[in-house]
Amino acid sequence: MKQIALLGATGSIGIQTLDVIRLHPEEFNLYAMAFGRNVDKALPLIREFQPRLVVVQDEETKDQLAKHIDQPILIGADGLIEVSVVDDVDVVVNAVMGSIGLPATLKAIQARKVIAIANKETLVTAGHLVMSEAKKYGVDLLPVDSEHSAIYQSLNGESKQDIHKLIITASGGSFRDKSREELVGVTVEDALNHPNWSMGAKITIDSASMMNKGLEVIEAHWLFDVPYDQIHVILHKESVIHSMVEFVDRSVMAQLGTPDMKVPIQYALTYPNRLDLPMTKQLELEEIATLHFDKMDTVRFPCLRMAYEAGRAGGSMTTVLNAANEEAVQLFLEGKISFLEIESKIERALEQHQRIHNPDLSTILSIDKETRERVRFHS
Ligand SMILES: NC(=O)C1=CN([C@@H]2O[C@H](COP(=O)(O)OP(=O)(O)OC[C@H]3O[C@@H](n4cnc5c(N)ncnc54)[C@H](OP(=O)(O)O)[C@@H]3O)[C@@H](O)[C@H]2O)C=CC1
Ligand SMILES: CC(=O)[C@@H](O)[C@H](O)COP(=O)(O)O
Ligand SMILES: [Mn+2]
Repeated sequence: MKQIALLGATGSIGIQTLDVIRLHPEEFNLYAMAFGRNVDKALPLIREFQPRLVVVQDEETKDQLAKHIDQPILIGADGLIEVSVVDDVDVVVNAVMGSIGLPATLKAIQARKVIAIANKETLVTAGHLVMSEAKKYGVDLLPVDSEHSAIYQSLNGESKQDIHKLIITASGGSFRDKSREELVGVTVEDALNHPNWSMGAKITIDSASMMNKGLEVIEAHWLFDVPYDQIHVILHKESVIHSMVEFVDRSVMAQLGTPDMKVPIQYALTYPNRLDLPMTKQLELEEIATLHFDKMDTVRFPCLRMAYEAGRAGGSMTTVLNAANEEAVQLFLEGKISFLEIESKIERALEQHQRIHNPDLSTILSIDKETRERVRFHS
């Protein structure tokens, strides 16, 4: 029985992780769960799964929750760390949104936990720290992000030196059929209308701006130790091929399936084995009949260009890219800026930053904070 600490239990990935745990009670037990402030969503889950420990974002949420449950309630980033290093926990599923997940990931690695990582912002913010700790402690990071799970599965039994390139597929997001001119005046509601996936708000906006693919390129660079020149992105509007690996002999391995995050979530939890997943729709290629592929246009999607540039520059540039994006997306969701201002704010934050080579954790955390403040209040 694997004991699981689930960070981000009330989110899109969190809820689907609980679906998987519920499906295999003989395999998995929810030992601890963390969420932000959504007590209404969390309470029935706590009652159903009876985790030993609960983490919330702040004191106020703790007071609200404490009236209803008997479990100890921990708070904030320290709480995320505490539940990630408990001796009895085997697997930490990091499904929080944002770089808030970074310190707990590092501590979980140091405690030699298996890490199922959905939280791509952590790898973009400080991939060099996460991967060097993972190497030092001999810990495998099991990707939950669908593209990275596809690449991980395609690399099963292969040698790293045989990789010619990684091919990451992009649906194109909510605005894939719009020109840049047509993006002026698009609404939050329009942007949240993803054609293929039902996900949390932030990642859905990232898909629409193509920053999600940019973050995924950087995530792939760190997870698979592949240079940026060997990571390609193509448009594939059906989201059936979740990503591919081309090898030196030109053979291409791909992983396919209906768009359902329970598949990569469960794979990360059962790796290297597989279990039945009966509620997921089977892929019926005869019904789909045709799959489409298009070249990616980085003039149409400047967020992808900025992500490649930040990734290639390295050091603290990707910390700034991520923090500026998180804050700008939040401002857009709050109705304070337009959709196109997301990318201009990120561009400005990158231009204003003086790159720091190989930043340590405290430098990363202060760059993250300063960038958010600059994007929110000064640009
Ligand atoms: N959704 C998807 O299909 C995919 C998501 N991902 C990645 O997975 C991660 C999660 O995405 P998603 O599930 O969509 O996001 P959601 O916004 O749906 O969920 C985020 C979760 O994090 C919690 N949370 C937010 N802030 C804090 C905090 N300070 N302390 C503790 N918990 C916090 C939220 O709690 P509360 O509900 O209380 O706010 C919620 O449980 C992201 O990094 C995303 O990029 C990757 C691939 C696919
Ligand atoms: C489900 C998943 O992994 C998301 O990251 C998804 O890839 C978003 O779709 P696009 O970014 O391709 O629109
Ligand atoms: Mn993805």
